[in-house]
Amino acid sequence: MSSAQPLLSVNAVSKSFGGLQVISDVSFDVESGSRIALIGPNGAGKTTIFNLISGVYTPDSGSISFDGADITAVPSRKRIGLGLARSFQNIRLMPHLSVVENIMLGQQSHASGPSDMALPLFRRSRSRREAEDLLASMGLGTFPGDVVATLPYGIRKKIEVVRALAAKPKLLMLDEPAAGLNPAETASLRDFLITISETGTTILIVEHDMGLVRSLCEEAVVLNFGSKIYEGSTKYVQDDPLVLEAYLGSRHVKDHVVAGGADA
Ligand SMILES: Nc1ncnc2c1ncn2[C@@H]1O[C@H](COP(=O)(O)OP(=O)(O)OP(=O)(O)O)[C@@H](O)[C@H]1O
Repeated sequence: MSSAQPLLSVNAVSKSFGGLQVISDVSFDVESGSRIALIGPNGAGKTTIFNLISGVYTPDSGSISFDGADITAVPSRKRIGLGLARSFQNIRLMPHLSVVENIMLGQQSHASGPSDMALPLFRRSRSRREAEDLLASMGLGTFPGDVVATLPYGIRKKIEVVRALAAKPKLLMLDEPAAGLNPAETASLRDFLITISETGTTILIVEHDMGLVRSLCEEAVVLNFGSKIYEGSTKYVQDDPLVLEAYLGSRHVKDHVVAGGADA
């Protein structure tokens, strides 16, 4: 990939379900090394865009390029191998497994085929070591043996992010990672994500907490009713008339956009 090329390009993508147009002609780029927020009122189409980028859905029209290649027709599983990882809106860790075992599952999602999945013993111990090293490097080294279900929610959210990182992604997509966190946990998650970004991982985040969005991301793309209504600095997003209008009537205008949200 040439350095001038964005890491991810969403090009004039549209998607409808049962005749209902959910995404209309949306385009945006994500530059390598950046931290970009995808925001908008409830039902604006943010998760659908994530599903299109990660390959859960195929666009009706338009295309998606990643790392210099057109991935529009690439199956979801292969996109992980190309360097595109995602964590979900609701935690999908295996609660009965240990932290390190959950991270090892993230490593396996990066595996290229069946022979990688059936790990022989020596590879399993190497995977375990790598998972423990990754946890330690992210400041979670004291938790590897703990069963996930016993850990505080804020820690589990970080483990969910680390599990996505185990696939060694170029682009990390996070869907509402701060949902359910208190302000202190949100601030800690933000610092955690900045550390990850500083190691070179590009971050695309769907998030309602504007305090977190402003303090984490330089730029935002705003959707409303499936169309892009703003693309630019997070500094000015709350002053944009179209953005204000989009949030009008939603509780988020009061809680987050106009009031500016609780700064994390
Ligand atoms: N598989 C589907 N079938 C039918 N409609 C869908 C499907 N997926 C999403 N939609 C509709 O598309 C619209 C956008 O949904 P989406 O979940 O992408 O919004 P969102 O911006 O992520 O919302 P939220 O902030 O509430 O998570 C909604 O009206 C939703 O009902």
